[in-house]
Amino acid sequence: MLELRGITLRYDAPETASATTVLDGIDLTVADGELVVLAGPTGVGKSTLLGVVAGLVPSYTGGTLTGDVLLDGASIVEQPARERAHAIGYVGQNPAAWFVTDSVEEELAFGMEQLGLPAPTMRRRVEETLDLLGIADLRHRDLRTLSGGQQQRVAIGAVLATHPRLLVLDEPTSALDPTAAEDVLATLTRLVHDLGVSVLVAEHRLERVVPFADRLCLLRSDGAVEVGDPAEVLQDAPIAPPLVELGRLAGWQPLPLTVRDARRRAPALKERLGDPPRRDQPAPDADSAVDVRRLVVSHGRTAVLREVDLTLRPGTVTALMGRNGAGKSTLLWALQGRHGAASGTVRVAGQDPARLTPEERRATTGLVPQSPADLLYLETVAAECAAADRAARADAGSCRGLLDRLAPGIDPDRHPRDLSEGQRLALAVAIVLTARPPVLLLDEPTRGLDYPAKRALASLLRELAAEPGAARAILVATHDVEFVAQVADDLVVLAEGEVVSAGPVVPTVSESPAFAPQVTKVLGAGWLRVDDVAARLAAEVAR
Ligand SMILES: Nc1ncnc2c1ncn2[C@@H]1O[C@H](COP(=O)(O)OP(=O)(O)OP(=O)(O)O)[C@@H](O)[C@H]1O
Ligand SMILES: Nc1ncnc2c1ncn2[C@@H]1O[C@H](COP(=O)(O)OP(=O)(O)OP(=O)(O)O)[C@@H](O)[C@H]1O
Repeated sequence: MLELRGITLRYDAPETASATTVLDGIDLTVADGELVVLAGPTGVGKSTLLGVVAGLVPSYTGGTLTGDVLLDGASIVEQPARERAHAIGYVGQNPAAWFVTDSVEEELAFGMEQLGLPAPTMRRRVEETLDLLGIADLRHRDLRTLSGGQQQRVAIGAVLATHPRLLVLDEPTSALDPTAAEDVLATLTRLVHDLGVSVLVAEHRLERVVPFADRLCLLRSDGAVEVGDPAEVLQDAPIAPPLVELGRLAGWQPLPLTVRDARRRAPALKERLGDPPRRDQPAPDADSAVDVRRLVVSHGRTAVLREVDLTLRPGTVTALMGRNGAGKSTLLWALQGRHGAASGTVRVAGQDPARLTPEERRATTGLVPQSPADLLYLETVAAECAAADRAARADAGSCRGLLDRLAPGIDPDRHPRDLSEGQRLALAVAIVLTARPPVLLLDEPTRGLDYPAKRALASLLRELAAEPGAARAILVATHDVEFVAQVADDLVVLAEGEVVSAGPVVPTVSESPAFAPQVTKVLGAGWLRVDDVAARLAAEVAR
C-alpha cells in the first residue's frame, strides 16, 4: 500500500552553510492490513520519516527531500499534506500543537468536514469515536483544559473518525496511562485485522507496541536500517524492551515478545536466581522535604485534587502515577505554587510555595513541565545551556555536561525548535537539573527518550537524590512503568484526585497489573529491573 523508495532528507542550516543528513536512502513498505513499528534512538529521524509520509516534511520543516513516496503504486511525493488526508491520517508527537478548533466535539468533526462528509455520517462517527476512545464525558470540554493524555486521545480520535486507510502515528501512547495505551493499541489492531487498515507507528516504549507489531523497522544511529520480524530484528538491537533483554540474558530462543511467552520460560531462571534482591529503604528523616495536607484544588466547580496528603522524604525519588486526568500535573503545579489551594496546606522545604517570589520559588523547586518547549526561549542550544549555568551560578559547561549524559552530541548551534522531541526534553531536563534545587518535579520526563537515555536519566536522578547534605526530594509524574522500576523508591497512585496508594515501590507495583514492570510480571514480586537479574547472574558466575 505504502512504499518509500530511497528517502533521503537533508536539513540545511543556511547561517552556517552546513547540512545534516537525517535519513539516508530509506526503503520501506507497509502492506494493506499491516502494523509496522518504527523504532530507533532519540533523534535518529523517526518523526522526520513519518512527516515525509504525511507530506509535512519538507514543506513545513524545510530541508531537501529526495526519493519517492508511493501510495497504491502512484507517486504522492509532490502532493501536499491536505490532499493526502483522505487516505493518510497523521497524529504528531505533540497533539495539542495540531488542534485547530476549541472543543472536543468540534475537533473530532474537523477532519471529516475537511473531507466534505455528509452531516449524518459525521454525527455518527463522532459518537463512535467518543466511545471507542473512552472520552464521551469530555465531549463539550475546551481542548486547552484537557490533561495531556486526554489531549492525546482526542487527537487520535480526530484522525480515526476520518477512516483513513493508513494511520501514521508518532509516539501515540507517550501520554497515555498503561491501561489506556493498551486499549488504544488493541483498538488499532482491531482496525488492522478487521478492516485492513495499515498502521505505521513510531514508538520508544517497545514493551507496549511490539506485541501488536507485524514487522519492526529499526533505524540505527549509523544510518543502517533493519526491517523484519520483530523478534529477529531485536536479536542484537541496541534498543530493546526489558523482556527481550531478559531473554538475551537467559539465552531464550526465540526471544519472548510477550509476558506470557516469557513466563513459560521463567521457572528455570527463577530457580537460578534465588530470592529477589533486598532493597535498602533510606533511613526515615524527621524533616520531610515536601509536606502536603488535605490539599484541595478546583477548576470551577470541579475538585481536581481532593484532600490529598503527600510526604516526600529527602534522599528519595517518588513516582506519581495514575489514570489520565487523575490530577498528577495539577499536583505538581500546586507544589510549585502555581495552583492556589482551595483548602489544605502545602509546604515545600518548610515554606508555602504560593507565597514565594518567582526567584525564591526557582531556588527551592525545579519543574520540568509536560511540554518542555515551555522552558526554551533562546536561539541556540548553546545559549540555553549558558543561560542555565549563569542562572544557577554553576560552572560553565555544567548544563552541557548534563545534556550530553542524556542525549549526547547535539549540535550546540541548533535552534531548540529544530530538536527532536527527545532532544528537546533532554535539554529542558538538563536546564532544570543544573540549578540543583532541593525539590525536583518532573512531569512525564521520558517522552522521546530511548532506553539508554532513560537509563541515564534514572541514574542522574538517583545521584541527585543521594547527594550528601542536599536533602533533596524528587517527584516524577509518569506513565512509564519501566522507568518507575528503574528510578523510584516510593510510589504514590492518584485516582480521581485522591491518593489511593502510597508506599515503597516493590509492594505497590507488584500487586498492580497496570503498574508492574515486565520483569516483575515474569519473575515475581521483588524483581524490578533487568540490571538486578544481570547482577545476580554475574555473581553466580563469579562464585
Ligand atoms: N527543522 C530542522 N532543522 C534541522 N534539524 C532538524 C530539524 N528537524 C529535526 N532536525 C534534526 O533531525 C534529527 C531527527 O529528528 P527527528 O525528530 O526526526 O528524530 P526522532 O527519531 O523522531 O527523535 P525522537 O525519538 O526524539 O522523537 C534530529 O537530530 C533533529 O535535531
Ligand atoms: N481549566 C480546567 N477546567 C476544567 N477541568 C480541568 C482544567 N484543567 C484541568 N482540568 C481537569 O483536571 C483533571 C486533572 O488534570 P491533570 O492535568 O492534573 O491530570 P493528569 O493526571 O496530569 O493527567 P495526564 O496523565 O493525562 O497528564 C483532568 O480531568 C482535566 O481535564
